[in-house]
Amino acid sequence: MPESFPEVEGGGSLIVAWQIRNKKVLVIGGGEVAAGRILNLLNADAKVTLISPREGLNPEVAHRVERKQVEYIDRVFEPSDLDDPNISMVLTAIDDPAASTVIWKLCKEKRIAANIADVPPECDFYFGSVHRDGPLQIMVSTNGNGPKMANIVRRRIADSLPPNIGDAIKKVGALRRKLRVLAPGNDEGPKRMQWMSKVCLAWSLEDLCAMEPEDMDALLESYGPNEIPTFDQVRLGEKPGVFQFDGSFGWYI
Ligand SMILES: C[C@@]1(CC(=O)O)C2=NC(=C\c3[nH]c(c(CCC(=O)O)c3CC(=O)O)Cc3[nH]c(c(CC(=O)O)c3CCC(=O)O)/C=C3\N/C(=C\2)[C@@H](CCC(=O)O)[C@]3(C)CC(=O)O)/[C@H]1CCC(=O)O
Ligand SMILES: NC(=O)c1ccc[n+]([C@@H]2O[C@H](COP(=O)([O-])OP(=O)(O)OC[C@H]3O[C@@H](n4cnc5c(N)ncnc54)[C@H](O)[C@@H]3O)[C@@H](O)[C@H]2O)c1
Repeated sequence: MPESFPEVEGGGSLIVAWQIRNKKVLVIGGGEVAAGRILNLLNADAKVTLISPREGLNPEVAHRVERKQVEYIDRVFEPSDLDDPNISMVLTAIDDPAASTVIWKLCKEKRIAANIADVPPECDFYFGSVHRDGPLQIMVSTNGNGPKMANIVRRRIADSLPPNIGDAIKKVGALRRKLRVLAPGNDEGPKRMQWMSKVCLAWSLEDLCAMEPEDMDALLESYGPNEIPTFDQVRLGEKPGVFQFDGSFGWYI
């Protein structure tokens, strides 16, 4: 049998989860669009510097400035704003297309990744519509075809998710960190990954959400023998695969 591999379907975007934590991002313009971008950046722990005249600030952006959630420069953009070599990303959200294009060209000269809101040819990356539930983030992109459609699809996806999915993922994260302490070696990698996948498949979201640190410790005892007990077995201190006498002899009289 010849092996079959996925067909390439060009024309998409490379969707990645950019680790912008503690990195400097310049936001130029402080209107409604900037408000959304700034929230996304702060949610990703970026260090945001905002350049925008105070009189044009949207109330949400003014609130971020007041609370010192962003570093603030009260004036229009100047080319020297791009001199800092630590700038990882530039976002513009200004109502001045000519100024936007100047900023885009300067960013390209300096090889800084940039998004010029509403000008797709002047974007190294697009934004998307994002659903967030704790550690879970889902981004929908229509690749420039229909931003409003991205919003509609994102809401539809979010409505279809179990309400506790974010909590379940948080618990799985805690379990994985404990597992890495218990079995740290690189040579353990394949066994670790296989065991974690099996736990995620075997346990319901409700089980995962209900998992407390002591349950995790009990569950991890099954890692050595490479077994997956049920949630009830973990809670009752039972071993998987071992017959536990329940007093019924398996039938009722
Ligand atoms: C997803 C979202 C994220 C965000 O901005 O954070 C986002 N736009 C959002 C909303 C939105 N934007 C527009 C409308 C009016 C209705 C409509 O046109 O549909 C609405 C709806 C609204 O306001 O409700 C107008 C618009 N936007 C762009 C153009 C230019 C063009 O198409 O040429 C025009 C037309 C201007 C004109 O016609 O004159 C361009 C881009 N907008 C993108 C992202 C990138 C592609 C994303 C994708 O295709 O998936 C891209 C390419 C570049 C970028 O900006 O990154 C956010 C929704 C977040 C949410 O609600 O969840
Ligand atoms: N992609 C999207 O999601 C989307 C959606 C709607 C609008 N837009 C576009 O994004 C842009 C911004 O929209 P908005 O609603 O936030 O506009 P806005 O008018 O509310 O805000 C513009 C901001 O830019 C500031 N500004 C203008 N020139 C500046 C300069 N040279 N330097 C620094 N700051 C400057 C203004 O003071 C103001 O704070 C517009 O071009 C709009 O068409 C994009």
